[in-house]
Amino acid sequence: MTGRETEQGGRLACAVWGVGLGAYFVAVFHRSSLAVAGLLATDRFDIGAAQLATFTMMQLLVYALMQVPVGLLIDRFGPRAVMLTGTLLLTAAQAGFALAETYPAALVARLFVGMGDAMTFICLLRLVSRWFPARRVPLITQLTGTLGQLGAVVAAVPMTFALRELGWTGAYLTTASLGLLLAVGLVVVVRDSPEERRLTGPQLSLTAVRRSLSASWAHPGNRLGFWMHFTSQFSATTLSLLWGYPFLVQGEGLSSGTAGVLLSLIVVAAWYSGPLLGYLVGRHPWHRSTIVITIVCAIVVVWTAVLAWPGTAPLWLLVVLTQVVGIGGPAAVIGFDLARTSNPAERMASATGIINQAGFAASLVLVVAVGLILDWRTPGGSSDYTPEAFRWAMSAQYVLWALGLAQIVRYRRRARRVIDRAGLEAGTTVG
Ligand SMILES: N[C@@H](Cc1c[nH]cn1)C(=O)NCC(=O)O
Repeated sequence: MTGRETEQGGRLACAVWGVGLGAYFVAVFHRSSLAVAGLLATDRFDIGAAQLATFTMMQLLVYALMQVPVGLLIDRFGPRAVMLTGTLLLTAAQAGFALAETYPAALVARLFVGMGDAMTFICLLRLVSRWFPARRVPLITQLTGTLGQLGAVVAAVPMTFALRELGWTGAYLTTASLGLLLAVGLVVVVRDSPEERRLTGPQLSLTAVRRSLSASWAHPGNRLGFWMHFTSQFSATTLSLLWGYPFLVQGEGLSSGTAGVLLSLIVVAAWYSGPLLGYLVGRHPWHRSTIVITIVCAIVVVWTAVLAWPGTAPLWLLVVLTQVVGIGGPAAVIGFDLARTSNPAERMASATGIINQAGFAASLVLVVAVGLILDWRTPGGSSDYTPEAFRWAMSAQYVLWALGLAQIVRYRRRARRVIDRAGLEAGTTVG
């Protein structure tokens, strides 16, 4: 292979990124593919709303728990090997979900979907940081998140069509087979770095793992990234994966069609804000936390207006809500840039895993808290939740925002003390 082909940011870099992006797109597709199959799932497995929600909670839990182990595996075996394993696992898990006929079998399949999904995004970030010049990494990282999220949109419309035309087993088996194509692409095209097809790190001993994780956790840059990810994305994830639809229909009195459109607008916000934030972070890396604090404050202000509005909030305000909440997804991605500039290469993936678990752990806490508060504020164990019950339940977010913002302010001060501003702005700070 010539030097020109293997240079950072060249044609091969784009090909590696393209195949990795395909794998992430399919992972997001599988992650979201249950959203439109909820009614079919309740019939097929003879389950109620709580058991259906358990699928989502299980996926979030496994995804969050897997982040650190996956990061360590990437540092040890390289992103290509881990991504290939994740893609094959996702394919097998979706095939298992297609064939499952009982609720426990489906739950186990969903658990493995969460596991395969967890192995995709941080591998791709590791490839991006090796294949692209430092200055372009924030933008490419944001484009990765933005384009990958399209998988959620495709999971809505074509999946509804596939379920209608092919039935449960046919639709899930067909979409699972996409993974086989991607596995071939990963084997043939992806290399861990421009220099090496396979880049491995030192063997994983308990002492080495403990030392590496403690070093990452001790660095205030990683802690800042963790809290940035924690604080920015839980609102969007909770609305998109579970509570958005009931909140808009039962809490805000919208029709199901309008609620569906508003939920899609959350993804639209990520499309335009992701590249813009990537560009801003590339040009002003010193102000990464300021950008995130501003976005989180905007989310808090708009949610407060919606929750404080007498009666139901006007449609225009709910549209604004989808936009600020949607920008939270790309804002969380800024946290990964802290991992890039706060760790040596051999610790980068595990540090990214630590950061990536934050937003998903916060989302899981919120998903459960909203469910518990709704049940508490609704008499007689009914699921006819009132607007008042939703006001209480959605207010649980203030606890997470307060904690997250306080930690961002705290670690931003500490991180700024140890980060070399000139090196960061010149693009030379790594680790
Ligand atoms: N914040 C998200 C990704 C994102 C980008 N734009 C909107 N959302 C994130 O952390 N992603 C990890 C993943 O596995 O999707």
